[in-house]
Formats: sequence, C-alpha cells, structure tokens
Amino acid sequence: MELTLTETVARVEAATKTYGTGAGRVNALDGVTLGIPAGRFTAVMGPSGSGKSTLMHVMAGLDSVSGGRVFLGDTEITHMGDAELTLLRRRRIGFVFQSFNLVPTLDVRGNILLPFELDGRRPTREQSEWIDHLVDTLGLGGRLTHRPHELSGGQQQRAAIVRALATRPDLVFADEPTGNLDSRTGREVLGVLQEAARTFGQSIAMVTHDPVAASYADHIVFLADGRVAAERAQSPAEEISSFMLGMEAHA
Ligand SMILES: Nc1ncnc2c1ncn2[C@@H]1O[C@H](COP(=O)(O)OP(=O)(O)OP(=O)(O)O)[C@@H](O)[C@H]1O
Repeated sequence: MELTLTETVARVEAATKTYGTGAGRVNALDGVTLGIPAGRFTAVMGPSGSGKSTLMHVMAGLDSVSGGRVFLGDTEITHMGDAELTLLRRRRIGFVFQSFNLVPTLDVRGNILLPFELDGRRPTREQSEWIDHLVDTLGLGGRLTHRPHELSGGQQQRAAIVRALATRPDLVFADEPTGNLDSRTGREVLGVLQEAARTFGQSIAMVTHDPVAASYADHIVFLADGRVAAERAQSPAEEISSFMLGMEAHA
C-alpha cells in the first residue's frame, strides 16, 4: 500500500510554462513539482515575476502548461478541454480575488447564490443551511439584501468568501485577497480564511506578496524564477519577511 503522509487536493508535476520565443522567451514555470495540502491554508509567495499567478492559473485550469502534468484531486486536467474545465471549475473550485469581483447589480444573497445559478441548480436544503451558517459566522446576516456598493471593502470580501465556500469546493484560490483592504480589515479576512481551513477543513491556496498575510497560513511555498525555492510550515511574519529578503538578495 502506498503511504501518503500529506494528502494533496491539487498538484503539479514538473510543470513548465513558456511564453514567447527566441530572445523574448520567458520560463514562467520552470519545472515545478508541488502539492497543495488538503484541508489546510497554503500561501504561495515570491517576488514579482516569480510565477505565482501563472501557477495559480495552471492549477485552477484557467491556463494550460507547456509541459508536465496538473491534477485536481485524482483528476488529471493537463489536457482537458475548455468545456470540461469550465464545469470542473464551477463544481470543484472557488475563487476570491483582490478586487472582490461581486456582481454590482445583484445583492449579497444573489452574489452568494451565483455559483448555483451558473450551474443551473438551486442549493439543496443542506447547502442552504451551510450558506446560512457561513453568512452568520461571517457577520453578513443583516446585509443579504444590500448591493456591493452599499458594503465596506471588508464586507464585500466576506461576501466573496461566502460565495467561494458556498458550494463546498475542493479548493479555494485566493489571489491577494487583502490587497484592497486596510490592515485591520485585511487581518479579519485572513482570520476568516484561516478559520475556514481549521473549522471546516476547507483547502485554500492564497497568492500573496505580504508576509503578514502569509503568516496566517499553515504552509508556505516560496517561488523564485519559476521554481519552488522553499516550503515552510506556519511561520511568524518577521521570519517570512527576512526569508523573502534573503531570497531577493540572492536573485
Ligand atoms: N501572458 C504572458 N505573456 C508573456 N509573458 C508572461 C505572460 N504572463 C506572465 N508572463 C511572464 O511570466 C513570468 C511570471 O509571471 P507571473 O504573473 O506568474 O508572476 P507573479 O509572481 O504572479 O508576479 P506578480 O507578483 O508581479 O503578480 C513573468 O516574467 C511575466 O512577465
């Protein structure tokens, strides 16, 4: 029997991604082998241009690799077609973006239910209870009929988090989720993501530049020049920061 020490929810094997040709050729991913641990909060860090967004796009099936293999759970998505990938993203992946990406014409409830609408289904009773629970936990109970422009940035991001968690996706990708928030609100949002992993066993992969944001994660992956430079368990922000400075000094 194969012994797996840490179960992974998504993984890439020897992934490469090349843009351009000749002198303009860029190896955005240069042989990345990496697993995102299941049920945990992972931060992906690295200097600008190190390949963080490319890695996230490839793992979420938003972009294809030039070489290597990509898996979501046991499903290999490396050569999957667009239609199948769209369905897979809808059913198995949640997204939280820096810019919240809420639909301005829908109220909070409409935004939260959007992933179900897009998939042509209604939440089951169990799913509705789950959504109510998320809404209560994230303190959005009094805001369900408000539209995004009537909410603070932190409330908008919490609504986006409820939307991302509502379908109980295998994996939530968060791309600089606190980039547009003040530091206190940002910490609240990071606390919510951390809790989602700890309490609900939600797998989360967050791309960030910010050592404070990464200090909330259970696991930190450092990228440099399209490669995995290091992986660390949860660490204080100061340690993450000095590690990043060291990496940049050697770049
Ligand atoms: N569509 C593209 N065409 C050409 N080059 C690209 C494209 N997308 C990314 N790159 C290049 O690939 C490399 C990795 O980019 P990527 O956006 O993944 O980095 P990043 O770590 O997310 O950076 P940042 O922190 O600045 O967002 C960079 O050198 C970038 O210029």
